[in-house]
Amino acid sequence: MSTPSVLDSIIEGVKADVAAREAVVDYAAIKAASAQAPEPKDAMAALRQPGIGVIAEVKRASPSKGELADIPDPAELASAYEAGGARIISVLTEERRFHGSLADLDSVRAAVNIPVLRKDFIVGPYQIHEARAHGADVILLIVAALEQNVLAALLDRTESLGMTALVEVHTEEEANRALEAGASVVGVNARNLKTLEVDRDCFARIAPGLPTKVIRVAESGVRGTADLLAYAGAGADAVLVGEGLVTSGDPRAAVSELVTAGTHPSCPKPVR
Ligand SMILES: O=C(O)c1ccccc1NCC(=O)[C@H](O)[C@H](O)COP(=O)(O)O
Repeated sequence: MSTPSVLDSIIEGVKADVAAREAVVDYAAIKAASAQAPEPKDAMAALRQPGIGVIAEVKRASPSKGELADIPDPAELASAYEAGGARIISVLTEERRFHGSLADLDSVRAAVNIPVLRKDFIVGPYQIHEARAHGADVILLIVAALEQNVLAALLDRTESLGMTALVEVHTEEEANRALEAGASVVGVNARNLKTLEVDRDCFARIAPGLPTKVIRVAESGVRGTADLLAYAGAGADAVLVGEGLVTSGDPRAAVSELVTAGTHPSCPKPVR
């Protein structure tokens, strides 16, 4: 038997955690709670604004780096990101490997007025209703973690709740699957979730094959403006940044520097 990949072992833990939460709040109850949540914010509109958008991530730890930053108050961090000009706040809610939580999502939701992404390893509709019930406007769907029929069903469920799905890919084949499922926003993750290797050229290989109407997000590996500009040159509408911001020491200034570079007239623009 082959050794499970990092992604496989994360998913195994996530499934156990979802089952434990569902034993406390069942599917009917979480569905009812999601229907009571305030209307989702329009993430597509946020991503369509001119310039390269910054999706700023609340990321405490990661499988590749371990503990990244002490974040005593995720609301304060998210407010700093918003003040720096972030378009969307991403909140990692996976507990075992990223040390995130739904409590982090709640704090961030209460603190900012821009759309919030629940970044987790979604395996079923329960987590989508849970995300909505906790105020998320966007969720992540990872193609490598989902069978095609499940991916398509989860995308439909997300949109039926008025939310946006960021559909994450790492290969051309996964990009084709994302499009076949009907993705409007595709995130190309430079990080291979099975090996944890980061390959920033991945975006430039995949993005040109996406239809122009699809919003393209470059995920992972942005450590400064040079990386943002390289992704912009390859056609990114937005970049998703975690480690570079939480380890910066001044998250507001770090976001603002990226936003300034991404909205400067000299910054390459996506071809539409
Ligand atoms: O960050 C990891 O080590 C990781 C490992 C396995 C699955 C997912 C992982 N990260 C999630 C992300 O994709 C990133 O948090 C996100 O794209 C930001 O990346 P970075 O700016 O490089 O922190």
